[in-house]
Amino acid sequence: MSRSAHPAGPRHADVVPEGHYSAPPADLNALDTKVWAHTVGRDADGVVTVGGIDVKRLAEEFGTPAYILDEEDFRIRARAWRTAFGHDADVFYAGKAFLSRAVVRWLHEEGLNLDVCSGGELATALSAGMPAERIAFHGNNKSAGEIERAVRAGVGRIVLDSFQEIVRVAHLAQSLGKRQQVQIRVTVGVEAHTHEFIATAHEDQKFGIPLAGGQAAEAVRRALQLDGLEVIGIHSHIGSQIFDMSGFEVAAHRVVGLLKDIRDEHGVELPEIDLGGGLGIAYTSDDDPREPHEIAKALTEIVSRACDAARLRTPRISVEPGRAIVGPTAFTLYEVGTVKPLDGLRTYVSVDGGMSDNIRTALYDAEYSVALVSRTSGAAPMLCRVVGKHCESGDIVVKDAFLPADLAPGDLIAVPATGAYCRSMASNYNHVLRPPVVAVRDGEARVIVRRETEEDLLRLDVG
Ligand SMILES: Cc1ncc(COP(=O)(O)O)c(C=O)c1O
Ligand SMILES: N[C@@H](CCCC[NH3+])C(=O)O
Repeated sequence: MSRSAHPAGPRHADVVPEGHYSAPPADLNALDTKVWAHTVGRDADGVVTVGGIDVKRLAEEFGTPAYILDEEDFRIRARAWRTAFGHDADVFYAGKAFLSRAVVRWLHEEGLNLDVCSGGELATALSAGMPAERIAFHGNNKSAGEIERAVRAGVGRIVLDSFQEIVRVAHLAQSLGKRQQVQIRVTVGVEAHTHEFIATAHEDQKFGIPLAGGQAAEAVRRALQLDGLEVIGIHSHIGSQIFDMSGFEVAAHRVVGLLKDIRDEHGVELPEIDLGGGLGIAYTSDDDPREPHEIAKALTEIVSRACDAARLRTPRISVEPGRAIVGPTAFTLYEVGTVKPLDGLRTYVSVDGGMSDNIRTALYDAEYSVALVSRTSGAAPMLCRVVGKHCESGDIVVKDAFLPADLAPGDLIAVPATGAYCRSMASNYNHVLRPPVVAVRDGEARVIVRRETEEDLLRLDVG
C-alpha cells in the first residue's frame, strides 16, 4: 500500500487524556534493548533491521502481518539458560510458548530438553528429531491415545496430573511391557503475582494434585505401588510471567517438605524436582526481568538449603522456561491501514492483523509496546491504541502507546516480544489467515511456519 497524505485536522500530539499509560518516551525512534531481540537496530536510513535484514524487505518478501524471529537471539537465550543451570540440572523448553520443527532442531543443537503438552506438540518434537528421552509430557487430561504414543515413543517422563491418570499411565505402560518414568505435579498453595488466568499453584484450579490435606502424599503412595511406573520426582509450576522469586522459594520449600515426608514414610529419596517455568520477560520498558544465571543461582541455593535442612540429598533440578526463551526473540510486523484520530481521546491505528495473531491483550490485559519501524520520525508523540481488523471492539493489540503524529497508512509498525503465546495461540477468527513465522539470521530470512492460505481454510470445510 502506498503512503497517503494525512487527512486534515488535529493529530492530538499534545492532547493526553487520562488513562493507563506511561509518559511519552524521550525518543520515539529509540529501540529499548529490553524488549527487542539482540540483533535489532536501525540502519543509516532509519529503517529497523533484524538479523541483518531490513523490515521493508521482509514485508515485501513475506507480506504482513508476519512474526519475525531472530534465530541468533533464540539461540543466545536458550544457551544462557542451559549454561546457567549447568550439567547438574535440566532445562526443558516449554513448547506451548511456540513450537515448530526448526525450533526443535535449535533446541536439540543447544542441548535443551523439551516439554510438550499435547499429541500435536509431541508429534512435532519427534518429527524434528528430538530424542524421546529428552521429552517431558504434560497435560491435565492427556487422552489414552496420547499416553500410549508417549509411552511407546519412550518419552523421558510423563508428568502425572490426577489420581485417574496415575492408574491410566501405569496400566498402559504395563500393557506395553514398559516401566514409565513419571513425576507427580503438585499444587503448593502459592498465590503467584500474575494474572489470575495464568497462575497455577493455588489450590482452586485444574492443574496438579494439592499438597494440602495430604492428597499429593497419597498420590505418591499409590504411584509407588504400581509396577508400570517409576516415580522419579515431584513437579511444581506456579504460573507464568512472574518476576518475584518468593513464589518459587515457597514452592521449592513445600516440594522439599514432600520429598522429606516421602523419605520418612517410604524410605525412598526421589531423585528429581521440577520447578516449572513462568519467568517473566519485558513487554514494555517498565518490566525488569532477571537474567537466567541469577534465577539459576537463586533456585539452586533455595533447593540445596532446604534439602540440607531436611537432611536429604539434593535432587536434580529441572526448569521449564518457555516465554523467557522465545518471547523476546520475535516481533510482529504490521502495516498500518488506517489512522483515526478521536477528538480529546486517542488515535486508533488499525493494522492488518489483530486478536487472531495476538490474543494476549484481550485475554490477559497484557501490555505491549510498539514502534514505527519503516522509517524514523521527528514528529511529536501521539497517544494511540493499536487495533486489529476483526469484528470485535476488544480487538486490541496495544492498548496505550505513543507513536509519531505523522504516522500514516502504509507505514510499518512492529510490536516486540511476541515470540511466546502469540503464534501458538493464534486463531482463524473472522477467517483471517494466520501469519507466517520468518526466521532471520546473518542476512538470510526463511519461512519456518508458512502463512495460512484460503485454500488451507477451505480444505477443512468439507460440508
Ligand atoms: C507446566 C508448565 N511448564 C512450563 C510452562 C511455561 O511457562 P512460561 O512460558 O511462562 O515459562 C507452563 C506454562 O505456564 C506450564 O504450564
Ligand atoms: N498462554 C499464557 C500463559 C500460560 C502458559 C501455559 N501454562 C500467556 O500467554 O501468557
